[in-house]
Amino acid sequence: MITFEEARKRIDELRKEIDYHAYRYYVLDDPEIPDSEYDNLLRTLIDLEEQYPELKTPDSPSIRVGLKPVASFKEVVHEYRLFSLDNTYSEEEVLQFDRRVREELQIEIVRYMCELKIDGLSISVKYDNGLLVRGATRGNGFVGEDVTENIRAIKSIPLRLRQDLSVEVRGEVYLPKDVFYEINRARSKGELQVFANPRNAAAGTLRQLDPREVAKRRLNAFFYHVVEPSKLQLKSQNEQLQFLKSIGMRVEPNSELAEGTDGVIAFWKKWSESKSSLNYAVDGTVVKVDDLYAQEELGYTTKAPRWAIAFKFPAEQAMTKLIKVTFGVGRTGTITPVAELEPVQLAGTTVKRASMHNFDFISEKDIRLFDIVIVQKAGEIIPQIVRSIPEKRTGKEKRITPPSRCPVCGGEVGREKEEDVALKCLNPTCPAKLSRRIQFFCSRDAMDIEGLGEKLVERIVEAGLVKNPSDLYKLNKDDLLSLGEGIGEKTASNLIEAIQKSRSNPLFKLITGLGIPGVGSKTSKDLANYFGSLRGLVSADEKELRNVSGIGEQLAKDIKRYFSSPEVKKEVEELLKYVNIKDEDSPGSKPLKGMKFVVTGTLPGYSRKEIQEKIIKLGGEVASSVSKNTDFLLLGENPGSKEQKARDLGIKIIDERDFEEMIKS
Ligand SMILES: NC(=O)c1ccc[n+]([C@@H]2O[C@H](COP(=O)([O-])OP(=O)(O)OC[C@H]3O[C@@H](n4cnc5c(N)ncnc54)[C@H](O)[C@@H]3O)[C@@H](O)[C@H]2O)c1
Ligand SMILES: [Zn+2]
Repeated sequence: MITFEEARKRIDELRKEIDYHAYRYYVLDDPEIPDSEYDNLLRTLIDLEEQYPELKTPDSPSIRVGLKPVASFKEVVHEYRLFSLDNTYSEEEVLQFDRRVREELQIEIVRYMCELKIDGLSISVKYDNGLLVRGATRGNGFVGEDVTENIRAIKSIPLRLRQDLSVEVRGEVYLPKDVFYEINRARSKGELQVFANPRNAAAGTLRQLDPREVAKRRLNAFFYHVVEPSKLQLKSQNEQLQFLKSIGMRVEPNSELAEGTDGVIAFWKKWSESKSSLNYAVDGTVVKVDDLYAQEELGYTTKAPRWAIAFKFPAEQAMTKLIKVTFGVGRTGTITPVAELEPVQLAGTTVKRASMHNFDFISEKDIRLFDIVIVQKAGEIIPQIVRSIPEKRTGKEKRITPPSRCPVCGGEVGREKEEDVALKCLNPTCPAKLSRRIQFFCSRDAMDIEGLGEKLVERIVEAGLVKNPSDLYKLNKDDLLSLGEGIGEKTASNLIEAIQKSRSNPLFKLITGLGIPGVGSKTSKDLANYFGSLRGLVSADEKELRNVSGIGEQLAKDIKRYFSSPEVKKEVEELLKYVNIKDEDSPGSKPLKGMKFVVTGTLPGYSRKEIQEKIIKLGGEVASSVSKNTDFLLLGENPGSKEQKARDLGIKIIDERDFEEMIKS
């Protein structure tokens, strides 16, 4: 046992550490450590607080559910609180839980509903007379965020129930695994930070301010709880699930009833082995006392129900040796440490490399070369180093120092801003950066130059043919032919044609292509819409930038800083010589300025993407759902429910022909 003073100190440290990670997890959706590590910290704190109850305080993270997120949405005060779940990784504690339940209820054997624990985020959805009226996040359990518009963008959540009931239901929003992989692939290409696991991706998506983005991300949901079930004569958790199905809510199909703990443990074992067959991440099972009267009798702690426990799956971790650290260089010059490992089996695959995040992580965790380390596959994705095991050191380990020179160009290395975590190659002409930048410029979301793939761009850059994106427009056929192997007459002329074609792309694609840090294609669209010209954007001050929807103080600063660099200014002028962007400033070219459109059904003349780009190019805006702010509903064949909604709200409905007329005049 440790002394009171030691305990006080340790508790204090633990709370600080836990608060920090809770903030990263609940507010930023960007955790630094795996859940199992967090659970460990919390468990240590709870144990200490139990030993020294006088050190327990009401603000301890041990008795708090979640955190209230930053207010980007309207607040919702939950009429019925949303709870967390006590969790465990051990069979022994499940048996203990069962013992407590049996004692409390004075019965021999308890019937449990075993459900899979979906690794998403809780939501509460309210229906009034069968109509969806509100969707909210859990937040801290008392106050959440109003995410109704985003909930409506999730196609499997019915806007109208199969019965005209007034009811509040609860469940979990999640991102399907395949979508998650896709998003992370795209993000790592665009050098955005990848999501640590599907839960973070789902949370980040649901708390997007733009429902269109939500619709694109294909979120989905399962429901498992009805508020005030007794009003609906429901007597068990099982009946609740059946009821949810009957009113049209999606219910996870693998739940099972178990009499006593044998079945509970068997269910957990079965799914800890076969969970990877599901297209959603599950991090454990939830064991619930089935009988609702019994639930009521058992009641709640300050934080969680006494009638349920989350029985989590063991984290997928393995131990191995760190044999080498290599450094990668990205588009903006960020240098990332990568761990090369002695190959180890982990969750059915062989792992040889793992992410070490950044250099701060390495020094904070004191990870050394040749250390024995723990690797983890969080959410079944990119393996990450969790920590090292200092007890296993032999004395041959070496501290890992960040490179003082860029591993590719040998240029100087440093931090751009003092508070930056990322270490960057500061050489503006670094070929690694250059290749990534040009690759990005040519990519689908940016200038979309067909045929200019990553490998080819690297060859062009290595041959010294291109030093800036604008140089692409100066290339001629002979330049390309000079690359030799694999580039014939035909390929060369196709490439030149594709490059030339990109000159008349819409403005937002050019803005995306610049690769301004923090500015993806969505923000580029907003910027293009607002400024209407590249020159306008370049000369905008911070205040004006902040007027653009979705641009906050920090991003405005970053954009301003980006454009104040002399090299960037020069490159912009150079680009403007070649690109022939029609939407440069003349007012006549923006006939749809300020108009808000919603598109429904199939249009004969445009794909969904084409029509969106067209509307945006002409100054209009596109939303995914009809609201009273919509100006026009553009109606195609086989429209959905949006048509009725638009009629109800008295919104002007036009077809493709009307639209063509509008943009002609
Ligand atoms: N990595 C980090 O830094 C970090 C930081 C904070 C929290 N966390 C993690 O967050 C979790 C704690 O957060 P929490 O309080 O939201 O608890 P939780 O997510 O572990 O469990 C409660 C939640 O489970 C969900 N759930 C999924 N399926 C369910 C089902 N079938 N029935 C009932 N509920 C179901 C509900 O949303 C419920 O709110 C822990 O797992 C912890 O590891 C991690
Ligand atoms: Zn470099």
